[in-house]
Amino acid sequence: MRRMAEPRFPIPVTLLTGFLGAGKTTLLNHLLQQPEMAGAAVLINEFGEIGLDHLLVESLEQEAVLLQSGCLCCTIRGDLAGALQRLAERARGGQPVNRVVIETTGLADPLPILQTLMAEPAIARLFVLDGVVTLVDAVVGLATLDSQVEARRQAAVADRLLLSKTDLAAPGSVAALRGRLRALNPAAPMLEVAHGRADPAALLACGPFDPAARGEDVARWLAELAPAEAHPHHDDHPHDHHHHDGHHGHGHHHPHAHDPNRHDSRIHAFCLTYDTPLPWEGLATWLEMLSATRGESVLRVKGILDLEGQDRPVAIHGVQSVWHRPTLLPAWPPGEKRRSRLVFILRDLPRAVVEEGLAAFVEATRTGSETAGA
Ligand SMILES: Nc1nc2c(ncn2[C@@H]2O[C@H](COP(=O)(O)OP(=O)(O)OP(=O)(O)O)[C@@H](O)[C@H]2O)c(=O)[nH]1
Repeated sequence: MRRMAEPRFPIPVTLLTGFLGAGKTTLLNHLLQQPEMAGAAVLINEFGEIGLDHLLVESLEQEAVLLQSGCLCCTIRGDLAGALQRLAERARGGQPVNRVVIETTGLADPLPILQTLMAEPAIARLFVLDGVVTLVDAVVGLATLDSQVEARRQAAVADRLLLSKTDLAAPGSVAALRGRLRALNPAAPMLEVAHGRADPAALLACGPFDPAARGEDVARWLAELAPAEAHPHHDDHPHDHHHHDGHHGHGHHHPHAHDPNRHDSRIHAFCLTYDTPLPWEGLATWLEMLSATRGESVLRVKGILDLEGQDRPVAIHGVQSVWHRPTLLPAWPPGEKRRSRLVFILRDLPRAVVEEGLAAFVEATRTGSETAGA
């Protein structure tokens, strides 16, 4: 009889972060195919009510666990602790859980997660933070670091800084981005990674996380999150944004009912679904127009599409003004209804503008549409 594997605690945890569309899922897909990642469990947190990443992550031995709570600043910590406890149970029951990878939403402030991992006694006994891996998009990363405090915090806490999409970026802009990242995080090694093809050896075992080595900012941010302490107001705190639903200056123990689809009140996420196949032409034309005219508002578009004349699902990715090449996925996931889903994360752009514009273009170009070309 085969003996059950002896669970080994603490289980190493890699925190994979980086702003919206930086390439986290792409990297994860590559890593999960490597032998070093055998027995890895994946926890995915997405912004907004409907996540697609768990469908986009391929080749998982075990199901990815989607943490549905949306806004990490508010509700994730309980969810994350619960999901980790269940993984520990799984390990005790004899299933291999050799490591955990947490993929955060691009809008996540990584600090509350680090705090949960390191400071909650029940979790810190069973898990050890193995490293923070932060992806930075070489095309839009510099602008994002300027405009989004979450992106700066993600870079500042990193043990490894990974530059994605250098194949698409102008060489001069990569040098400028490197300089900016170096100023935010003097210690972390910087690696260029094309299409997520990183060597696991360069990313794993880069802990234990030492806040002191991260410089003053990170140590202070963590101290601000410590339970039962007052949270001094600080200008560089993402949730002190004056548009955050009027809860100016709140810490992380806010009692308010929080709408997970709203981060600050200018950014919102929603998902459009279509049960009949969509015409590519109308959809693509309209999406391109949207980024051309409102690019600064389109933080992220992500879709799994059921297209007219196509048996397999098609994945599309828009990251700010950049559209990546659509990809054919191998098959519709078993148990998932065949239909199109498009997730939008927008700043200062109402849902109705997107929904109505899209409907008009889709209707006009649908196969058999009598109005097409009229
Ligand atoms: N050309 C190029 N495209 C890349 C590279 N890395 C990722 N991409 C593309 O960037 C798009 C977004 O990648 P994802 O892996 O979904 O990004 P993400 O960080 O998981 O996105 P969110 O979960 O929405 O934050 C996809 O179309 C990828 O194929 C790269 O190195 N080069």
